[in-house]
Amino acid sequence: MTKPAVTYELIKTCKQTGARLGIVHTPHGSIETPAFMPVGTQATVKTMSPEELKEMGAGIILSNTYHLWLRPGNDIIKEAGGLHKFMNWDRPILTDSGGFQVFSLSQFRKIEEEGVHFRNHLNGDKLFLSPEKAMEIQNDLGSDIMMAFDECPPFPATYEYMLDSVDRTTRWAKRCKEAHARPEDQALFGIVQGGEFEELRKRSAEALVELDLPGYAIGGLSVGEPKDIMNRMLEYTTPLLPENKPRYLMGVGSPDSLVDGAIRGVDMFDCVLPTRIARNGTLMTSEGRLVVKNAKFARDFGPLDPNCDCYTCKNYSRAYIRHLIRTDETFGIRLTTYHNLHFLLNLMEQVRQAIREDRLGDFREEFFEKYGFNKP
Ligand SMILES: CNc1nc2c(CCc3ccc(C(F)(F)F)cc3)c3[nH]c(N)nc(=O)c3cc2[nH]1
Ligand SMILES: [Zn+2]
Repeated sequence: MTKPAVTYELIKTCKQTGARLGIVHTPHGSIETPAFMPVGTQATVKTMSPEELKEMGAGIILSNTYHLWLRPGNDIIKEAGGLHKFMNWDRPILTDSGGFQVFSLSQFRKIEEEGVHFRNHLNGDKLFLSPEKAMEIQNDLGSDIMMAFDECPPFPATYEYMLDSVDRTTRWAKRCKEAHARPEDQALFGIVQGGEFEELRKRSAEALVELDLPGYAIGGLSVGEPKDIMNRMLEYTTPLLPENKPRYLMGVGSPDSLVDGAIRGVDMFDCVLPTRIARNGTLMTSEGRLVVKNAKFARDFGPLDPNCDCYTCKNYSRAYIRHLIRTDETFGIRLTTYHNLHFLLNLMEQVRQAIREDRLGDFREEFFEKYGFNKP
């Protein structure tokens, strides 16, 4: 049995909560967990350079099979020597399998046992994606962590629909494992589905754990379900996953959800939120959300966040950034993106420190109070 490309080292479990401190080792380096992973859909974390991402402490970034397959094409990226070389990022990369993007981007689609027929969201061409095709694309991209090709059903969905979908996602995961060309270089993570139904989450988790994959994601959440359903599914599902492997909660990144996910034993998070809201000038600050275009900041020459030591907060004022965002200056989006990513990466460092000190429960109270999240 060859050594898996990705391994998880459990450092300690927080005595106050179910949170765990760990390290995910990959062929392109190691990341401390719980970790937030910036999203770089089209082989770039929008407006950020690799040097700036390293400067702010980003250990691993995400990219996407579906988008890169369409543009520029996995063949071009393969010819460039893979995604790391193509985008000049020498740390770990995780790629999603395209399943979610097909369901969220393409209104027309037909799911069959073989795979999914749908239309190119850019030009309407007919396309087909299968477990084998998704693995071929991720193999060409050369990502350190590849996600299995799954179906992320909409919320809500009936029990019958979800049962049928879970079993197909399991069969697709088996086909991904069989199609996996270089398990010594790339890790294939399974994705647990099952919606809001405990017994289907159990059915999905047990079948995927059977495949003995190097890591597992909890999928099918953060798709519009109420927060208490997400937390209930997390509480039920994480204990079903192996303690010695990473757990990735897909699509979750609001600050409160990161903390609550870590408390429930999640190791890895992604979210487009920090970069997306940055583009319209919405900032995550230690005192809560701030919309910098607001007229009240026109003569505010203080930093976006007085408790932040990032490049943006050390060198530029709310008034200046407000001006750049209102005049649609690209530099403004770079400054707000830098701050939001730094805020979430810094939040995860505080979460890791709280786990080291066995006080993540206390940290949650303090943070929710300061940030203004309503009490549970
Ligand atoms: C927003 N909520 C959400 N996002 C979800 C995602 C996408 C995660 C993702 C990965 C990479 C990128 C990239 F931009 F970096 F490329 C962007 C987003 C899911 N992905 C899969 N495969 N199964 C799921 O069941 C699932 C559930 C998800 N809920
Ligand atoms: Zn800042």
